[in-house]
Amino acid sequence: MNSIHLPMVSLRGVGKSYGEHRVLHDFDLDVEQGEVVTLIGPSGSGKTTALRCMNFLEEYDQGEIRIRGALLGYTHTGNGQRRRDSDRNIAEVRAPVAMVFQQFNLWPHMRVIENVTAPLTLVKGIHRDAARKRAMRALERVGMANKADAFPAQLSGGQQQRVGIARALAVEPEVMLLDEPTSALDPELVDEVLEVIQSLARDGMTMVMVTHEMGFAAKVSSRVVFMEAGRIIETGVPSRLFTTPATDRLRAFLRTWFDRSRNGAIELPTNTRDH
Ligand SMILES: Nc1ncnc2c1ncn2[C@@H]1O[C@H](COP(=O)(O)OP(=O)(O)OP(=O)(O)O)[C@@H](O)[C@H]1O
Repeated sequence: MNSIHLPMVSLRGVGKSYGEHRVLHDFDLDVEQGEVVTLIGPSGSGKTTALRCMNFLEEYDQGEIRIRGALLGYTHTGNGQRRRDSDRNIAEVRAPVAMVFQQFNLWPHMRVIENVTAPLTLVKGIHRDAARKRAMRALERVGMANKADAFPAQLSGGQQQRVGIARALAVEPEVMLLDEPTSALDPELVDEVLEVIQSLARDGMTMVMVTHEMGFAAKVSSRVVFMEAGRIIETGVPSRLFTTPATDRLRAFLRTWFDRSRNGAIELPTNTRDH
């Protein structure tokens, strides 16, 4: 039996401008089920914008983004025209997508368990008891079940981000978008969050992540996308991309990163060395 192959997330010719300033040009990317794709590149190169377009937190103005084949954000109306979808249609198309934010975005007046339950009851319309069970499972997954009754201010930044990840996991997404999930953390709190993300990757969670942690990108990614000035310059498996960059621009970017990084060793995962 033939089945049509649909990538989890697919971007074709995606462009995005803020006024006169074009920040994404002709962006093409397919993310397959179980892949971890990381976006790297200099500050301002459009990584976060590309990620936010993938769940329509930012409206793209050119090209197409599809989630499991469904066009995100727009409906074609013929003659090459399209109109913005209703919020309800947009929510439906992006239902398989969950996002983890740099600044955690937890509600300070709610306990941890309520922070994780609220999107399920309020957005997904799941009954409170079922939502709490799912929320507890997600908190267990990130090792935070014992803090379910704490308030965010009682937690370290690393713990708050693990709750942020649990909140995304609780909606049982098919793909997670992570926007610099460790860059708001003190250095000693980074590893606990990276370990959670790595264990999700091992379990086959599909992820697209913006990160400045090159060592981590090398360790966890199936594919790395190097961006500059809103364009994809180079894409590849980490073992190739980090060791033999094909472009001068990536070489220069990595050299700068090595120079700045105090412990700049990139440890390559053994399972991608042969690619
Ligand atoms: N809401 C906005 N309004 C206007 N310009 C914006 C907005 N958001 C981002 N930009 C601009 O778009 C460009 C890309 O920004 P973006 O945050 O996507 O880059 P980035 O690669 O994620 O950067 P960083 O690594 O510093 O987070 C930048 O020039 C930025 O100033």
